[in-house]
Amino acid sequence: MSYLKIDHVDKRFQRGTATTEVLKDINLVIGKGEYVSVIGHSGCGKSTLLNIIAGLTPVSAGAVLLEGKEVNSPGPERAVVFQNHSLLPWLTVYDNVALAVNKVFGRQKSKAERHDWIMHNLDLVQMGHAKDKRPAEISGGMKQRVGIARGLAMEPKILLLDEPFGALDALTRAHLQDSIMQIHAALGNTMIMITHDVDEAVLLSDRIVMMTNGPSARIGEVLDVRLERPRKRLDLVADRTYIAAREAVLKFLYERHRFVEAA
Ligand SMILES: Nc1ncnc2c1ncn2[C@@H]1O[C@H](COP(=O)(O)OP(=O)(O)OP(=O)(O)O)[C@@H](O)[C@H]1O
Repeated sequence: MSYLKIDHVDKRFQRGTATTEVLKDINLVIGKGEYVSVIGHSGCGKSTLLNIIAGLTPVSAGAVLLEGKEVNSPGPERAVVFQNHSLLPWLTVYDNVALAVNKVFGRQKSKAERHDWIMHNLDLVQMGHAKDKRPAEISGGMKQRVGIARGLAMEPKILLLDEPFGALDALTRAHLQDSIMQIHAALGNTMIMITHDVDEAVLLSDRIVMMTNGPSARIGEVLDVRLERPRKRLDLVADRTYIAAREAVLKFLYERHRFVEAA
């Protein structure tokens, strides 16, 4: 089932007279409701790929199609959650989410409906209690929760997550991973997540897209994670399918496509 299609995408960046080819012939079809992770060594082009899907970066060749329509600009149907939350510091938690909701639903929903929708999404990430706080008054994990609420509140067809838990400590990260699994189960959104964390990729994903090293990075392999849902991290520790999936990703990254630091 083709919901999102990445079709023969190349991406080159031009700096003066020098051209760097970052992505080469990326092809991927993602189904509605799928949770897909993209993993690969630093600098291979993961964020570039996500930005292309978001419509923030134009392709050099090929196309991205969502439900058959070409993507070439940002839109609320493809919400992005960044690693560094990107909340506006002078606005409260509530107003940060309201900004997105008013932009997307300003004409369709009444003021009362918009209020209910903002609170619904804050409650979904367990942040309703902190609605009047400003970003500086809440923890990193809480800021990420608000960023996720803001993304979800736009009712996107696809939620794009760019290392959403990368800056968090291990325990906070685990809590947020559990939350995102619950949200995915409840809402059935299509999610595409960049991560450097092999365990995170296996725990959350239906498929893991493994990228080769750049320049001219490609999709090296795509792994199906055949673990039943709901998934519980403690149960998975000794699960054979989990262990095999983890090993396959580790082998790809550290044997077949080892990262060689530039001298
Ligand atoms: N706007 C740009 N202009 C020129 N080069 C760029 C631009 N954006 C990214 N690049 C280059 O493209 C390559 C891929 O960058 P990208 O951020 O997509 O990698 P990544 O896999 O997400 O890295 P990381 O895991 O470290 O976040 C890098 O070499 C980077 O320098």
